[in-house]
Order: sequence, then structure tokens, then C-alpha cells
Amino acid sequence: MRISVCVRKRPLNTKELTKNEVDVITIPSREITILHQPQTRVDLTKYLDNQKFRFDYCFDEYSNNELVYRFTAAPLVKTIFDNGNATCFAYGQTGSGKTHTMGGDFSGKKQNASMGIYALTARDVEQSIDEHDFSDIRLAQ
Ligand SMILES: Nc1ncnc2c1ncn2[C@@H]1O[C@H](COP(=O)(O)OP(=O)(O)OP(=O)(O)O)[C@@H](O)[C@H]1O
Repeated sequence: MRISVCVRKRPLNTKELTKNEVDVITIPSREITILHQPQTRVDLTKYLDNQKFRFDYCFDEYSNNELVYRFTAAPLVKTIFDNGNATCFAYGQTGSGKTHTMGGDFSGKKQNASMGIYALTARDVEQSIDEHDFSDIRLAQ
């Protein structure tokens, strides 16, 4: 069994920008996420505690759903057509971007569902079905 753990950073939203909130995440490379944690010393001076984490893939705020799909769910489509099993899920706090990633980004109230991980996966599954010969597959009764 192989487990791949990926992180996606969403951009600061208008509310956070208006409040001049600190951007606490930097993604300097494909595998590294740095968390800048605001801290206060005993003399009340403030500093950032920088913690580095390594993941299979890290996507910064400029990554789109197509790119995220290509490095996360797309390889799983190949796995299932090689007789494997695959599971993909999004995990994160409220407002972190699960719906945006899995279901598609929003323009106002309208969701661009064709660019979510679900639809991109369905597209590639259908394409693989068309390309494969399933004549030897029997359905269990
Ligand atoms: N990568 C991104 N780029 C631009 N906007 C984003 C991105 N990810 C999320 N957003 C925006 O942030 C907001 C929250 O995202 P979203 O609804 O996907 O979060 P969620 O994790 O599904 O939240 P909840 O758990 O509350 O349903 C939305 O307005 C969404 O459009």
C-alpha cells in the first residue's frame, strides 16, 4: 500500500488581506511547506517561529486544480486500470479549499464543476474505458 500526502495552500482572502493578516505559509519547493508561527517572547517582543515540513507534493497559491489533479488523483486512475484500488480525499479546516479543489472553483455563486478533481477524474476514467479492451472482464453474479 502506498499513501501520498499532499498540501495545497489557498491565497489569503479579501477579509484576511483587509485585516492585514500575516501570511503564515510559504511553499518554497515541490516538497516543502514552511509554517511561520507568530510567537511572543517573555519581554513581549514578537517573532516568527519557522517550522519546515516535508510532504509528497506541496501546491502554492498559484497552483490551479488541473495541476493539483495531475500530481494527486490522476496517477490513481492508472492504478485502478492496473487492477489496483485507490482512495482520494481532501482534509482540512473549514474554508481551507476542499470544495474548491474537489468540486471546482467558484465564479460568484456558480461552480466551475468541470475543473474539480471529481470531474477531471471522471473524464480520465471515461477516456481509459474507451482505450481499454474489457472483453475478458466478467461481472460477478
Ligand atoms: N486555491 C484557491 N484559490 C482561490 N480561492 C480559493 C482557493 N481555495 C479556496 N478558495 C476560496 O476560499 C473559500 C473557501 O473555500 P472552500 O469552500 O473550498 O473551503 P472548504 O474547505 O470546502 O470549507 P468547508 O469545510 O467550510 O466547506 C471559497 O471562497 C473559495 O473560493
